[in-house]
Amino acid sequence: MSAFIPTLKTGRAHPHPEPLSGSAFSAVELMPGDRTVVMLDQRLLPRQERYENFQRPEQVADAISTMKVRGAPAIGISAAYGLVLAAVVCDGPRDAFLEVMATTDGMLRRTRPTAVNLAWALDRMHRTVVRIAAEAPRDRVTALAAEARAIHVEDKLACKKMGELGAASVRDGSTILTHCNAGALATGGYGTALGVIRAARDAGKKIRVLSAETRPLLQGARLTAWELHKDGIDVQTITDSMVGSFMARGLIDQVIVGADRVARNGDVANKIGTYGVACLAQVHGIPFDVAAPWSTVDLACPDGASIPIEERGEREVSHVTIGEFEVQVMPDAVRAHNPAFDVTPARLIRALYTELGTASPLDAASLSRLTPPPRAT
Ligand SMILES: CSC[C@H]1O[C@H](OP(=O)(O)O)[C@H](O)[C@@H]1O
Repeated sequence: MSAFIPTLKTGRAHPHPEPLSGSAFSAVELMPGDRTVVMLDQRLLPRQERYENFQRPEQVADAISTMKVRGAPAIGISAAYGLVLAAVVCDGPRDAFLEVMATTDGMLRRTRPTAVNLAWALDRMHRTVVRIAAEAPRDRVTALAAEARAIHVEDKLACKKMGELGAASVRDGSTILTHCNAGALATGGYGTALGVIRAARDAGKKIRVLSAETRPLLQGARLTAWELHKDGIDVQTITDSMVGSFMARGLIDQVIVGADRVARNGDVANKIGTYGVACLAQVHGIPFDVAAPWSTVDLACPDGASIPIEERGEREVSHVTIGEFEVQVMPDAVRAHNPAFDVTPARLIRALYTELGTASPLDAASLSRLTPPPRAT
């Protein structure tokens, strides 16, 4: 059976290198030959599963800005692949190469400000850029592709490790609420919050997931429900406004979410609405946990107030847009706000699951006890 599910509309299909199951699925790939990045356009899910092939870094930058690909680790991995594409078209000497890579780095770095994984991945790739700048063009591409793929594979392994750690906290028979999408679509594969859920299921625990729809872009309804349903995990979607009532009625046993940046004091930036869920969980005595790879921890950022919060366009709020389908839900004359993230203070978080271990309570001391991996390059 083809790994590619027919779409409602003919999209340029690229046979995905892995089966379309949620756990094995990844949202972005650098194809063999290092000249093509294949990306699933997540804006079209769940109605269309359409892949796009990119040969230029500008296309990758646009895909990150427009959220064809989204999720903190996934945009870091995509940016790393974008740098590889820049190297493919640059056959100049060392200085010209360094200039092209610096320009490309700046273009990719400006796409989205909140998820620290983007800057982390570009900083890591820059160390390879400097190391190989004087090598032959083909060798430069090979070295950068290897580094970018290492970032991708390491993230997927980190998701598996944090999934195992977090799964130990999941009680058999429980109902878990998650917000936005912190799954395979948001990472190198397997997912962070959804990695915990997958690992709990794989450990034989009977769980049900409630995915909060997550206005305005509906990552919870469109992406998390899609992923978990594909994996045969019991998932139902609720609106963001239902969370309090479900908690008050004892219908939620645990909350697990992803993160876009963890500050040194343990404050966490995540999709808008997360802070409200954490407050409600506190009121109702429900454990609120975060799963994120160490590449999301920013020890240079002292606290949540220092985390840049991305402001996106009003149209994402005033209209509901899925591919070519768009419906206006607000009067023309009324303005809309659209901060894409908010900050949950450390005091509302029970635990942070990372591939290096669990930080709890989530504070500077607990984070400092997790030993970061030796620098890769
Ligand atoms: C595994 S990180 C996922 C993280 O990123 C999402 O934001 P966006 O969809 O805007 O990229 C959301 O905050 C998720 O928790």
